Amino acid sequence: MIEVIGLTRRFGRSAAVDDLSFTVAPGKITGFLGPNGAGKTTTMRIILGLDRPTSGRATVNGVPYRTLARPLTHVGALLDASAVQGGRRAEQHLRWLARTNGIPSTRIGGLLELVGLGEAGRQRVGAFSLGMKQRLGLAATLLGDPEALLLDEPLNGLDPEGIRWMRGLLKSLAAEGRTVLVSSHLMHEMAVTADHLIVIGRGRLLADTEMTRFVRPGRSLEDTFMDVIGSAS
Ligand SMILES: Nc1ncnc2c1ncn2[C@@H]1O[C@H](COP(=O)(O)OP(=O)(O)OP(=O)(O)O)[C@@H](O)[C@H]1O
Repeated sequence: MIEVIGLTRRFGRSAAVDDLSFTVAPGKITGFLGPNGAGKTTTMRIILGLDRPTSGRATVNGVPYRTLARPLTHVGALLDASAVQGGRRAEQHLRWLARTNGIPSTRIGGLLELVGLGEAGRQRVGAFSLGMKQRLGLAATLLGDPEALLLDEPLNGLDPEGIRWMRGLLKSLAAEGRTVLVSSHLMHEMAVTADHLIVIGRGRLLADTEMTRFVRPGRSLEDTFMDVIGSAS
């Protein structure tokens, strides 16, 4: 379980995240929605101990991420799929990640197959398309067989087949009882993927609800999202 409690992150005089609280429950896909600059990435970075809050806190299974001894075995995170060393081969990248996190490398071949990169494992990551990097990033998140996944816009760069594949994979990971938090601007896709939604605007919580309760009768997720964002600004 991931908990964000009274989280605030200020940059100078403006608050990127403003007294935000929510819980991400296991066994379902939680969509993390908000317009550009709403504070989604900042929140995820703080959950992962990559940034410090001005006040408040975030915990994974009840403790701050920084205190986890082998974090990849608890949380798999994909924030920026392009942030990989282009000179490494895909397999080498995963091997290096496994070694530095005390994870056996036995899962690497299977994970490359799982994400559709079975044939590309020997290729250098620098030659990968964005969609291939997203697939590699997802393999990296699963290396430690974590209970929780945090994915920041993982659909960017994926083709229609890739988007459908990602949807199926996320659903099966949630069905295994994992906690899945995924941000995206693709409302049509979120409408058929997420079970629960956390919607933020200007760093503040606008909705924390089941998908079926959020979407207004006769309106699409996109329509409802625009209504909620519009009435908050
Ligand atoms: N290091 C930083 N220094 C100053 N301002 C920052 C920094 N990081 C983020 N911000 C600001 O915080 C706000 C929230 O940004 P954040 O990237 O968290 O939003 P987001 O919801 O992920 O947006 P997007 O959907 O565009 O990716 C923005 O106004 C952004 O400019």
